[in-house]
Amino acid sequence: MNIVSNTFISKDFVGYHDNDEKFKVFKDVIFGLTEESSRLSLGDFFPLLGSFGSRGARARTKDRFAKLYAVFDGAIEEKIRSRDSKTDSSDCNDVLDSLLDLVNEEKSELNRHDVLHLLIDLFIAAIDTTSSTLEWAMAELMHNPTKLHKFREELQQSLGKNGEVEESHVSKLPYLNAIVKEALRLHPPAPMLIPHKGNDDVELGGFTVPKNAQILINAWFIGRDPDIWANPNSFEPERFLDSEIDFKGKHFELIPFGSGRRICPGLPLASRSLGFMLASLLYHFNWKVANGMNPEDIDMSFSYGLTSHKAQPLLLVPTKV
Ligand code: HEM
Repeated sequence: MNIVSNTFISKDFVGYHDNDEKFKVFKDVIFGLTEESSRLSLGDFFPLLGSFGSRGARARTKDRFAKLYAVFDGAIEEKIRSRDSKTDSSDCNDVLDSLLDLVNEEKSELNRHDVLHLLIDLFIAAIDTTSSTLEWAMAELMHNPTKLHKFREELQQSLGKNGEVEESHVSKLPYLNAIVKEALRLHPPAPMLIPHKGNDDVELGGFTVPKNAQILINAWFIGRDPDIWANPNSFEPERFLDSEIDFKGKHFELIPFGSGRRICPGLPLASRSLGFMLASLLYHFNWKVANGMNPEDIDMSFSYGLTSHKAQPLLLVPTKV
């Protein structure tokens, strides 16, 4: 969460201690919204049923959004004051700075209210997806000790014993990149992408998709289609080592970020930060499954919904290497 909050507003949003009151509110809001959005709602898939959603869920979501608005509005206010007090603007270089630069342009069509909403949209789109993928990648590695061992070997060979993981290492670690792809193939956090609709009637594979029909693309199934993938349900990062297939929207067999004009704009940040976090977690720490559980007994079931998560959170205990 802090990687994203620092990219956007140069601030840590969460601390390492659960009892830190300032961070607790924020954590509760984000994880509450995540939990609510991951519940299956018929309205997400059948728009006509949209108004039958639970009133309790709507009230909780409204309350959480109000808290989120307050946090981000405060951050914008603080940023504007700090920019006003600076004569040199060269150290203003996060996403919020760029957005405020746009607001300040002559005849700008963007205002502070738009920036607030844009920041919140970006934040919600970024946090849940990235953290869920990281959790799945860690779960798959713990569940498959031979793959974990292979990854550790790659890290050791590339960084030595007393190194430090840096962002620039990520692109030079082929097995790590294969792990990220494999985690996203098996566990795309938005299994049906985001609902689309066409502007016109379209002929597709012998079917007519009528104008304005809601279109859901099952990226989850595409990633497990036995006609495309050998052993589709197994975690085998090796399948990507000698393969051109990437998730950048050109290979339709792997589209966890979507494709085309509405492809996820956070793809570069997500792929870099996932690689960096996984490498850091496994280079600097050894991990054990909590409560003395064996790695093979980790519950790998998932929740259904517009976004998908591990049904049971992954509980691991780190020790410093
Ligand atoms: C593992 C991480 C991520 C995954 C798997 C993911 C996946 C997706 C998917 C599937 C879509 C919809 C694409 C479509 O329906 O065609 C989407 C949209 C979007 N994502 Fe991501 N995302 C991730 C991380 C991020 C991050 C880090 C950010 C922000 C920095 C972000 C911002 C957005 C935004 C703003 C949209 C809406 C784009 C639009 O409507 O045109 N995402 N993402």
